[in-house]
Amino acid sequence: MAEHVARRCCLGWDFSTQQVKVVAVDAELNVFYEDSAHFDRDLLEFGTQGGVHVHEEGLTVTSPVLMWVRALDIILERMKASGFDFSQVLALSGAGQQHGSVYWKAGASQVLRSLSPDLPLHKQLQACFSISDSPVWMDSSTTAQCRQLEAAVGGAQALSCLTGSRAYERFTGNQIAKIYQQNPEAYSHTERISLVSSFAASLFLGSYSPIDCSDGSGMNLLQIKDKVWSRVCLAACAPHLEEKLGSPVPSCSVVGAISSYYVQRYGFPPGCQVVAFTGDNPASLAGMRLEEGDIAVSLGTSDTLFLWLQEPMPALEGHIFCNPVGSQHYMALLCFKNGSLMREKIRDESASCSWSEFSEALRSTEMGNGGNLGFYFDVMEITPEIIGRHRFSAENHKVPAFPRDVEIRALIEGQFMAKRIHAEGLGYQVMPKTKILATGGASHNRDILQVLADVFGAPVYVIDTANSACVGSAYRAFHGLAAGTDVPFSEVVRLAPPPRLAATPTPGASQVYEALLPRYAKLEQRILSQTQGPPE
Ligand SMILES: O=C(CO)[C@@H](O)[C@H](O)CF
Repeated sequence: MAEHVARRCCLGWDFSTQQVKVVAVDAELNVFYEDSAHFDRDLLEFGTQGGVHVHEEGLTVTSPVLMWVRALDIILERMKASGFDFSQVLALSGAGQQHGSVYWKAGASQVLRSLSPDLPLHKQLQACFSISDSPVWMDSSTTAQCRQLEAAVGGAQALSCLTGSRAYERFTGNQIAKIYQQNPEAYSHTERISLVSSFAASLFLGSYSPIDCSDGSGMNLLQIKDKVWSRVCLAACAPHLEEKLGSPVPSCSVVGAISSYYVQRYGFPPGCQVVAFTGDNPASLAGMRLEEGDIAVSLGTSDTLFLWLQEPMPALEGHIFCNPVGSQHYMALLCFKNGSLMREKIRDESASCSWSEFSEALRSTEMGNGGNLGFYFDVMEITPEIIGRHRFSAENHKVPAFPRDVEIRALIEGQFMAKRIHAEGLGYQVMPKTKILATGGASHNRDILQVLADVFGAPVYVIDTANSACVGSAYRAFHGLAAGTDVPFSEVVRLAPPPRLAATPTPGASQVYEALLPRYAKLEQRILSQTQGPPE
């Protein structure tokens, strides 16, 4: 790393599943420093794989909380050894993997408040956690607790309307309920429960940081409209929970100044502000600088949609969170499991394993594919819960196969029509100013992006999101510095490098897909009704 010239900056942290990462961003929003501590590689003593421990029964998944603490020590020591000028840090914020939880033992707040600058954090916090292996988002061991919670509030849809999601095994309320039921002594010795994000903020604050509303929306506990804990949900999960969680705060809140521990040990300025940490996905939305009406499409192993919503319509699929940068708005996540692995399978079967042949097929077939529609789910799809391949002719007759080129277009048009239909089902609306931000492996294929632009009737931009959660956290730190001045987040980040335009809608695209989309939705419902029992 080149010699660092002192420059005023903000730090953005990401306590993710596999590593802790930091970026330093200067006032012109240039990233000039980054570092990371990779759990499997740099913290071998914890014996994780992919940053986690999958327990024997295959459902419980945890990460050692002291591994996260140790990773922070490593990065800060490396930054110090590299000559990083901490005195220039105006503010910091960060992100954490969503839904994970940390259980602070009674008395830990006193230890946090009186950290000795002569020792690393992990040597001082060893006895501060009542649960040493924190449940993380990959855990799926709380199905019983999910059913109990939904029953307590009047069903899955009622819980979704209240908290933004139906009950999900990884969501924190259900995890807390499991700990209370299976380890009541540890629960009773817990004075504070943090999310991974607010745990990380607490390390910098030297006191317990509040949970922000955006990451708090991933707990099945927060009333997303009123932005307060749901007493019914709290009571259904565990006793005395509100006092252990503290009150939620708006995501743009400055939660305090950095602990003197960092001033004395590393040279941070005493006035360095700590802005509430949030979840990795909300932080990524900030990093991608999503604005009202925009949609981010991450085309990876699974495809994930980030939506900006004004009037959410909570459903039994997807997740609606409080928006991290627009306090009166919302964001939504929709996950489609059959993403790039499905695209690669069809490429191998119908384009001789060649992406250029795959692209040629898209270029040589017309928008709308002659009315042929396809559904391709080789693994059980999440959105919606369908499995198998289902093809239909223009007359809505099931057909066993399509010609190669038609198959390829049917796959891509089908994947993107599903995204638009389910996004609109959550309340999303394509607006005249809508931008689609594409990222992930398939975003390098311009012909795939052309279909995306045509189906949504909106321009597609590509962005590099390698550090989006970290960079979004640094952007949010700058926004926190403007706290109380009502400067909008979009104004704070206007200097950031713009995304690159990759595709604009083909003339006539909206007529083609306005006609196809309702057909696709009806056929999807037909498949669902044929493959599921009668509705509940
Ligand atoms: O569970 C998820 C979102 O609901 C994941 O994206 C985690 O946030 C990954 F850390």
